[in-house]
Amino acid sequence: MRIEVLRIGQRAVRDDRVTTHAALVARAFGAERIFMEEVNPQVRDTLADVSSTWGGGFEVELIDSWRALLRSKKGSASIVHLTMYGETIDAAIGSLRRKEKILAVVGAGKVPRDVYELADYNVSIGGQPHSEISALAVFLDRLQEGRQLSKGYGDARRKVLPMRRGKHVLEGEPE
Ligand SMILES: C[S@@+](CC[C@H](N)C(=O)[O-])C[C@H]1O[C@@H](n2cnc3c(N)ncnc32)[C@H](O)[C@@H]1O
Repeated sequence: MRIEVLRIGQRAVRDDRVTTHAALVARAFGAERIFMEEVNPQVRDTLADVSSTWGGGFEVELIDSWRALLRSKKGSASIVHLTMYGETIDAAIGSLRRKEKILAVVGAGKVPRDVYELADYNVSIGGQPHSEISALAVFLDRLQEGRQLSKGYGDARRKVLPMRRGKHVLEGEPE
């Protein structure tokens, strides 16, 4: 399955940290790309640094129009808009796991009405308001049933050796 993420909007108060974390979650939870508009280009540099150290080819793509992106993806990927108003994750996840391509859409704040129409699925992660970071993490985890957590990257320069206490990081050249 190939997964991409679209984050719509950016709050008036600069929320570079939240934006960076949405991108980090997308990367760490198995997406190959995140599309965003109007964000500080430094977010892209941060993610490039993370990928250069920890591996993988994750991309941050800055776009001019999320509507144009959604229209271009319509039909080639299943567009899954995460919203507290949608059908439950439990109802939707069975059919979503059978898809080849998923575009997960999250908002930074209130999302325009037409996103609900352009989406193939509007899916809730519970009926309470929380955040795009948590919604994305839970959705990607449910979608892949946790498999993304054991994914490794052959080009990583640094790897964590899991242990009950302490920290062990393997440093070296990519394999
Ligand atoms: C700060 S919330 C915005 C909440 C706002 N009340 C709204 O109109 O959607 C930012 C994003 O988090 C995601 N989100 C928040 N709670 C969610 C939930 N219970 N289920 C799915 N996604 C959620 C949605 O993608 C939302 O656009």
